[in-house]
Amino acid sequence: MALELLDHMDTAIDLSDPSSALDLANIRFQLIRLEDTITFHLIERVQFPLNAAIYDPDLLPIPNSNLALPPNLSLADYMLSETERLHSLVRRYDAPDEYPFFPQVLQRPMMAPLRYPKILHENNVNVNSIIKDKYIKEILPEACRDFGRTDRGETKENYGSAATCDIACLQALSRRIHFGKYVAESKFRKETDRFVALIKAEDRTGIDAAITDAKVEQKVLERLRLKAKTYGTDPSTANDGTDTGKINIDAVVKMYAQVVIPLTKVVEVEYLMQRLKGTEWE
Ligand SMILES: O=C(O)C(=O)C[C@]1(C(=O)O)C=C[C@@H](O)C=C1
Repeated sequence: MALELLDHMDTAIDLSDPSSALDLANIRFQLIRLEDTITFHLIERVQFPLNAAIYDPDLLPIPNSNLALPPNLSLADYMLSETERLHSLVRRYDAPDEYPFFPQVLQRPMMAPLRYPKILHENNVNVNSIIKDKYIKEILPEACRDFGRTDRGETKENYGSAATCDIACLQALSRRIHFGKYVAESKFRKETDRFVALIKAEDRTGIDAAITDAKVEQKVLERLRLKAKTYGTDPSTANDGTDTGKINIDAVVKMYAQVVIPLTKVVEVEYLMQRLKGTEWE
C-alpha cells in the first residue's frame, strides 16, 4: 500500500506488486476512484469565497522562517509547504505515487524506510508547479464563479479554511495526474517497439497520439458530469426543486477537460521521453 497514514487505504491498485500496478484496468480503476476524491474536495473548497488574497504574498504576506523558501510567502504556499514538511517526516514522499510541490522543504522521515519495488523507470517528471498555477488561475475562479462565492469583502474570510481545502484539492490532483506514469509504463510494455521508435525520433506529437484514447476521455468527462451533479446534490432535497447544487458542474467537467487530462498526457509523454535512458534501447 502506497501510503499508510493517509486516506487511500481502499484503493484496488497495489504499487508494491508490479503486475497489479501496471495492469491498465487497475490503473483506470484508481483514476476513477480519484475522481470522487477530487470532486468531493472541490465541493468542500467552494463553500468558501475565492479569497484571492491567500495566493498573493503582496496582499497577505506571511513571514516565513524556512530558509529554503522566499521570506514572504502566500498563505496557501505557507500552509502547503509546512504540510509537506510534516508529511515528509512520516514517509509520505517515499511513496512512488506522491509528488511534493515544495521538494526543497522535505525532511528525512523519522520512521524506517519502506521498500517499494522499482516499477517505474528512473525519471524526474514533476508537473506540480503547473498544476498549482492552473488551479489558482483557472480551476478555482471557474469553480467559485456564479456560485455566490466570489469575494464579497466580508469580514468573515475563512482564509485558513479555504487554504486547508486547497491543500486537499492540490494533493489529489497531483496524485491523479502523476498516475500518468503508471499508464505510460503499462502502454510502453504493451507496445514496446512502437514506443521505442517514437521516443528515439523524439516525436512528442506521435507519442501523444499513441497514448491517446479519445473514447476513454469522453467517458471520463461524462462520468465526471454525473458525479459532480450527484455528489453536489443534497439527497434530502434532490426532488423538491429547491436544491441549487453544491458545485458548478460545468467547472468540474472543464477542470478535467482543460487541465487534468491534458496534464496527465504531458506526464505520460515526458515520462516516456526519459524511458530509454540507461536501457538497451538508448
Ligand atoms: O486511460 C488512459 O489510457 C490514459 O492515458 C488516461 C487518460 C486520462 O487522463 O483520463 C489520458 C489519456 C487518454 O486519452 C485517456 C485517458
